[in-house]
Amino acid sequence: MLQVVDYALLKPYLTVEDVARGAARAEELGVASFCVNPVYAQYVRPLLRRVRLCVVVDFPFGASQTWERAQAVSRLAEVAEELDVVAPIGLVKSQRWVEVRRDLVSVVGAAGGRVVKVIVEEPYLTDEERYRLYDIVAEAGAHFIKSSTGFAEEAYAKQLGNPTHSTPERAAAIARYIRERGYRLGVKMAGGIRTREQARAIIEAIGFGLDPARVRLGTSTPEALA
Ligand SMILES: O=C[C@H](O)COP(=O)(O)O
Repeated sequence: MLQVVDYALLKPYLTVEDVARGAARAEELGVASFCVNPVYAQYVRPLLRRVRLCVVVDFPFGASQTWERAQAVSRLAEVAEELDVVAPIGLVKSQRWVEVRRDLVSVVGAAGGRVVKVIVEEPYLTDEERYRLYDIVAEAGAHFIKSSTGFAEEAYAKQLGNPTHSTPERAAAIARYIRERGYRLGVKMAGGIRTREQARAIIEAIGFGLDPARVRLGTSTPEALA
């Protein structure tokens, strides 16, 4: 299962040494990618051989302007194989769909063919918003829908009746939508994935097998899934 795991160390208080140790562990485990904040990219790059370097962009709020986001993606695409970019959540909540599309088209285009996973932040979305955003993610040419940053605020999510952790039900709903629309998108579930049983249930719910081009699980505790 580790071949579809993105090992994420994204807490803001981690030291360079903490993240470097994580990179070594990622190599030992043979995960799909090692996912870090941009500030660590230069330190981690030389430590990864078989594991892809994934860098998050405009994390965790998606609140920067499009030009900043596209510029960051363009620069980080020079060092990382994969980019996990937070959707412009505020524009999504404002229903400014033309601007959301313009943003994601610009961001995906700036990646120059690198793998782009768009973090839709499921805990903050209504059904109407999430399915509209999935369509835009597909139209923009991204490679994955990523469910969450793993840092969503519990109180707001609760108001919408959404969990902040990953569930097989949400995984199945995303995968079903992708199939129904015929989108060539992968599904990455992230946030609160802590046990092998939970991971297995999510992978089964997605139904794309163990193909790392179509399925990923983002977690800060990969050993628990080994
Ligand atoms: O993939 C990104 C998430 O931050 C995973 O974090 P978590 O496993 O600590 O919930």
